[in-house]
Formats: sequence, C-alpha cells, structure tokens
Amino acid sequence: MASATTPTTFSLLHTTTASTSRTRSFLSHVSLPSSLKPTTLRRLGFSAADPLFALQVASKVRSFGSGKAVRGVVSMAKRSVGDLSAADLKGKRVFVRADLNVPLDDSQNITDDTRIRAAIPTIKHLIEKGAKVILSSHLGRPKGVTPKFSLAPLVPRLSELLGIQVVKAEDSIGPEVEKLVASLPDGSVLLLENVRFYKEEEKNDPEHAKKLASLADLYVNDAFGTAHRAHASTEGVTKFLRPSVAGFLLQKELDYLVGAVSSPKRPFAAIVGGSKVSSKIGVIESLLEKVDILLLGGGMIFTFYKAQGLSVGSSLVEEDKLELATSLIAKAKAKGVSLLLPTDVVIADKFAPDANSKIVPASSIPDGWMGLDIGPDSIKTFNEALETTQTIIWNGPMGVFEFDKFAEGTESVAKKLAELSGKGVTTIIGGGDSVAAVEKVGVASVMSHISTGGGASLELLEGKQLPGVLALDEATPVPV
Ligand SMILES: Nc1ncnc2c1ncn2[C@@H]1O[C@H](COP(=O)(O)OP(=O)(O)OP(=O)(O)O)[C@@H](O)[C@H]1O
Ligand SMILES: O=C(O)[C@H](O)COP(=O)(O)O
Repeated sequence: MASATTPTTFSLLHTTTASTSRTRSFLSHVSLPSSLKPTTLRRLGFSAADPLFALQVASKVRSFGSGKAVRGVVSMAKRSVGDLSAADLKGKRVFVRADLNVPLDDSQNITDDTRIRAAIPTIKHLIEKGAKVILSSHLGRPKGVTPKFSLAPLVPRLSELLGIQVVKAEDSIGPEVEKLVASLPDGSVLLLENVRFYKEEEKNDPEHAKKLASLADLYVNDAFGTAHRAHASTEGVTKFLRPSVAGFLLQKELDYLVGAVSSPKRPFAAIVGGSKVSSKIGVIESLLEKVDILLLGGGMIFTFYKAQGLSVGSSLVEEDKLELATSLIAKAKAKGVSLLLPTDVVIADKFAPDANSKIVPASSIPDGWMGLDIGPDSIKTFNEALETTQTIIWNGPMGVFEFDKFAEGTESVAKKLAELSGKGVTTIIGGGDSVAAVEKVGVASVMSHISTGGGASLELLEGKQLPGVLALDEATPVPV
C-alpha cells in the first residue's frame, strides 16, 4: 500500500527528561513518506525531545526535502478511540467527556449546535461498536445546581443527530445514575447532568473523580474546548480509568492546531486580532517562531501605533504594554518575519453601532476619535500578503465586528480565507470570535479547520500543554 506519496506510519520510541526530571518514554506516531526509514530519521539528528517530538520530526523531514505528505497528518502521541478494538468496546461502559457547552437563548433553545455536531463522530463510533456511552459535559459556569444550566435542552438535538433516543440522568453521580447505567443496553447513550453542578468538578477533587470514574470501564476525552482545564471529568477521572484515550474531535484539533502549525506548508501566515495585546502576547510570541508573515488587527494595533510614536486619539491602548509592542516588532525583524500593521483605520466618535465614522491613515487619528476597524488599504495589503501563502491561521477579529459599521475588516478576512481555502490553502480558524465572524459570513464549511475551543486553542497556540490531553494514555510504544 505504502508509496512515496502515500503516508505510512512509523512508530518512534525515544526517551526524554522532562522538566520535572521524570524520565519518560514517548511514542510519537508520525505519518511520513514511506521512503523514510527510522535509521534516516536518526541520522537527521533526533535525540533529546519534548512531547512535541513527532512534530519536530515532521518539520525536520520537511526541511530535509522528503516530506511530501506530512502536513495535517501528524497526531499527538496519544492513544485514540480509533485504536481500540471491537472487543475493547463491545458491551463496555465508556465515560465520554465532551464539550457540549453550547449557547442557549432565554427560551432554552440552542442557538449554535456546532459543539454538539462536533461530538457526534466519537459517540456514533462507540454506539456502532456496541459500547454503552455515558456522556458528560459542563454547560456555562454554574455555582451549584442551577436549572438554567441543565443539559436537558440538548437531548432532542443529540438524539436527532445520533438517530437514537438519548436517555438523560438527573445527576452526574449517585445511586440513580448507577441504576440507569446498569440498565443501559449495548449501543445506547446516557447523558449525565451538568458536571459543574458539583463544585468538586472544577476543584478536580480526587474523591469526586473516583465517583465519576466508578460509572465506567474506560474513558474517552473528546472535550477539546475544556482540555485546558484540569477538572475531575477532564483530568481527575483518568487516574481511575484505563484505558483513557482521545476522541476523534480532540485528535483532529491537535492535528491542526499543533500538527499543521508546527509543520506548515509555507509560506505560513498568522492573523492575530482581538481586543488587547495582553491577552495575545503568548500567541504572538509563539507564532513569531513559526510564521513567515504576521498580520495584526483589532484593538491591539493601537498599542503598537503608540509605541511607534503615533497619536491614537481615544483608541484602546494598554499603556503598560508599549515596551512589549516595541520588543515584538524587534523580534519579528530579528526572526525575518514580515509583520504587517494596518496602514489605515476606520475611526468612530464614540463606541456605538451608530457612531459617526471615517477612514483615516493610521498616522492621523484625531483626538476624541477611536479606531474600531482596519481600513480599505489595509484590507488590500492584507489580501495581497495572504495570496502568497499556503497555510493561514487566524485568531481574533480585525475590528468591532459586532457593529455592522466596523465589521468590514473582519468579514473581508473571512471571505479571503474562504477564497484561498478553495484554492488549496490550509485555513485554520483558532477559536473565539473569529469563528463567529466566519459563521456570520457563511463560509465556515469551506475552511480547513475551525476550532471548537476558544481558551483551549489559544493555550495550544501559545505552545502550552493541555492537562486534559496530557492525562491520556500514550500511544503504544513500538521499539525501533
Ligand atoms: N479596535 C477595537 N477596539 C475595541 N475593541 C475591539 C477592537 N477590535 C476588536 N475589538 C473587540 O475585540 C473582541 C474580541 O477580542 P478577544 O481578545 O476576546 O478575541 P478572541 O479571538 O475572540 O478571543 P477569545 O478566543 O478569547 O474569545 C471583540 O468583541 C471585538 O469587538
Ligand atoms: O466555552 C469554552 O471555552 C469551554 O467550554 C470552556 O469553558 P470554561 O471557560 O467555562 O471552562
């Protein structure tokens, strides 16, 4: 089957001394062109490594000139639900932690079911294998039992998408839940009540985790959006349940947000926006190590302008981040990254949807006016830069896109990415408000990947480890 252009999977065993001074074995599954032998990889100089070893291999192989099919096929070194055999699953009670934290309106209607749809492939797979699925999630940030944060409104949509009637428990632990679990037929789904109704969930209380774990035989974490939280149902349960494996959604998120970003088709551009530079420092610094082009927009640009001595009127500025902005500009220069700041902006006389607005050069923002979007010249320059790329990651809106008058910059980026996606460019939307913008423009379906995690995707892009991922079983080591 394997050919030079068809990826095959090598298993690479190596050891590393983590900062905790524990020596651990990591297995990294990397799909690489079959012409690459483990001996070749060793010759390439892989020795000490970190948990992202697989990704380093992928990028090295790429620069070595042999990596044809590396992009998007790298997986973290975690065992996946797809690795479990039929015997592992048939008749087994599987605790699935999903992130079904969807928005509900005042009448408890789901206003965006993206996260529910994203959780379906893993649940369907388990049902088809004859497992008994014990599905859990949080919804919102309740303090104790709060009816408006019940998972009950999710049952009809889940049942519809799965094609079976999902049973709902009134609690997430306790004798009633145990009774329901005991009566579950193979291939069925029991939805537990909001795990955050217990304060022990967010405290990652071991006794509480043990109670959750006692409901099941094995654990699947598919809650990418909550993987940055070390909670009882995302991390604590893994201490009591083996195997503990990654679901398909979690795996896909890692493949794109870690794999495609660490081993991109080049040129590679990042677009970073949002309100404040302070909330994106980690992401910008991490991306500066990887990208060829960095486009900045949103409220944070005014801190950069001010750092360059421009007057910014009453635009959003973080005075204590001026030095940081200067150092980021210097870092981009030192790394040879082409950093583009908008050259013109749409300004407003107040922060309101009906504000008076005009377009001015970035250097001419009058006193009393604030910049709320990037201007048409900037859109043109950004588009030209994006046209040269093969991989683009986007996090954060270009302006106050919630107000129609100031949505043009953000919507133009969404449209450009959709157009480029159609031409084979890898387009990754890194969660948060940029996802809302892509959906508003109606181009979500054409993007290569849209993350279901806001905070989790940011942390991953910052290069942080996610506790919900770390806690899972490593893929089976195969010595080379
Ligand atoms: N020029 C601006 N002035 C003030 N606010 C702005 C400006 N541009 C964008 N924003 C606001 O930034 C907000 C989004 O910023 P945020 O940092 O939360 O980005 P995000 O990518 O959505 O992050 P997260 O993933 O955490 O949700 C939007 O509500 C938008 O209105
Ligand atoms: O919406 C999210 O980002 C996730 O569901 C995590 O929610 P949390 O920030 O309340 O932990």
